[in-house]
Amino acid sequence: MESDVGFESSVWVCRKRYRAVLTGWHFKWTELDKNNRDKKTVLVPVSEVIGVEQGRLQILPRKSVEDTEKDFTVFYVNRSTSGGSLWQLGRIQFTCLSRTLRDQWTEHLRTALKTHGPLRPHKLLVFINPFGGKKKGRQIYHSVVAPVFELAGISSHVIVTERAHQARDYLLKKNLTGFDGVVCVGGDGMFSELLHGLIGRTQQEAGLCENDPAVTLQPCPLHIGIIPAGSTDCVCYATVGVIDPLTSALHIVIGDSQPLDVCSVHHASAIVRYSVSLLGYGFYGDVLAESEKHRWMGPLRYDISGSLVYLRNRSYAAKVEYLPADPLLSSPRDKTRCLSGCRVCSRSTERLFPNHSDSSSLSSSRFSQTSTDSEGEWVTVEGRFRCVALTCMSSSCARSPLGLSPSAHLADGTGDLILVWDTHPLGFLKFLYRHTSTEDQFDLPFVEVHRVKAVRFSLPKVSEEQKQEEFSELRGADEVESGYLDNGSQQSLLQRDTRHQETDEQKTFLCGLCCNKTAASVWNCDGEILSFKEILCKVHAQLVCLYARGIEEAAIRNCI
Ligand SMILES: Nc1ncnc2c1ncn2[C@@H]1O[C@H](COP(=O)(O)OP(=O)(O)OP(=O)(O)O)[C@@H](O)[C@H]1O
Repeated sequence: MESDVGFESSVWVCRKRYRAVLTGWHFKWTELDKNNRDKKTVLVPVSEVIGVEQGRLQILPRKSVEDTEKDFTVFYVNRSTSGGSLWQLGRIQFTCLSRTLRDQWTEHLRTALKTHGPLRPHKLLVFINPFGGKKKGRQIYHSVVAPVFELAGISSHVIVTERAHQARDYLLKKNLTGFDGVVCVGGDGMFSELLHGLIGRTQQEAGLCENDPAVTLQPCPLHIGIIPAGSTDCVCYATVGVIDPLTSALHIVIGDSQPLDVCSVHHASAIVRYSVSLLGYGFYGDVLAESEKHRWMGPLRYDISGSLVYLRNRSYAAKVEYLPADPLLSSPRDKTRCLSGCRVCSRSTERLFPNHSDSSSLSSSRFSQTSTDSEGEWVTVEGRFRCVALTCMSSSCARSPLGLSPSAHLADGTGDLILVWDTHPLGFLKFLYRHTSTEDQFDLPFVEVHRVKAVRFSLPKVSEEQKQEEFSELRGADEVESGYLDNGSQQSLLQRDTRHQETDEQKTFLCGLCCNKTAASVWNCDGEILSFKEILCKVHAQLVCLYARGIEEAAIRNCI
């Protein structure tokens, strides 16, 4: 509701007379003609004003300051005229009749910013991966992001990483008091480090065991911001709608908040990883495994590997069990899209966190709501699959604007399970191709999609004879460590699993391109290969919050 209390006066912009008006929620300025009639109005929500400074100021591409008496400069979110989700830094310089009036304007605007931006961060912890993507993380941060943070009065503690997992370890161990959020400048790998660090830290502090899939995890109190500077920036694309460092920085500054479901992946009663975008077995795992061999090719490696893996024409035997979500709430084929202010996600928030204003009761209310055992029956399917995928979001990207599952939701506490049964190569090509167009990839007889809360994946039982054969192959290998066959520790599980992968590769080499009966694939978990094949996945509703607002509607019209 618009408040009547506000501030209003004549101001001048480039010698033209304007009327500037600040009401409760909006700041607007209207150009007046010679007869004092309105010509053109610009209206900006106060929540999208980035900063107000006295004098004439410019910060991008370079900083310049002119300390004049009667001027003030307002910076705000300016949406790209071509539509889409691209945001620019709008800037306007006003001249007042007196210095007193100028001071009043800056004071009123700054007060309004405080009132209408309760989630705006004051202090941020920033991790820059200097080697991500095109190795421009540092430059992007210092030339684009830091000036915007400074303008908005945000103080940042910046760490340029020197090794992989440094950001995750820092979040797990160091003092995070005083920080409102954590920002990564990098790609999906860096985001994943922040995700693991923050979730781990939050559960440690809450005394919760991450290994037990039945436990309802505690949502992370710190927000995550992503400044895209990687070679894959899928999470940024799916939550902001565009890969642009300035747009992401502006979302952070205004304290946008987008909750995100997270899938925990378990093996043998231990947590293995967390995933937000793609957890894929079969084709998706094979492409990642193949692309790792060709890292030197850069992003091109994914196209080359995709073609090679497609030509291998493989399918894999598997048993998939899933716990369906309530079909009355939403469906992966209901043709809705999860856009900014999504109703399905909002209804889920009310359903999942009925007492969300009372933080002490948050975890207990979530536990009863999301407890998988009390809701529904597990469904089992078994057979040969081209691929099995679970995604907690649409996983849209520049290549596939509607994504793996176009109607998936960011924050409804569910994931979409996609099962692609074994089929002829042209059928599978059609399925893959449809990801790049607007045609429905689920409208094929060999494809199923289910909205789920949990998934269990196992390999079919092998006969004693097959086991013996595999055992001999493994024993015959040259470098078997003495503890390798011991059961128990994660380390021995990891070693054993790696050995299995090697055996599979040897078999593939012998069979050549024509063979499609390789024993097992690998899991691609948000771009990382998992060490285990038999896994249990559980979707945790809104476990983390991003400085984002989801894809705005205009952007989606542009890409359809
Ligand atoms: N200083 C560092 N040296 C080496 N590796 C690092 C460093 N900092 C972060 N990393 C690791 O680099 C990986 C990739 O980083 P990031 O996601 O930022 O870039 P990317 O180019 O998108 O990655 P990818 O190579 O997966 O496409 C991350 O998983 C992270 O753990």
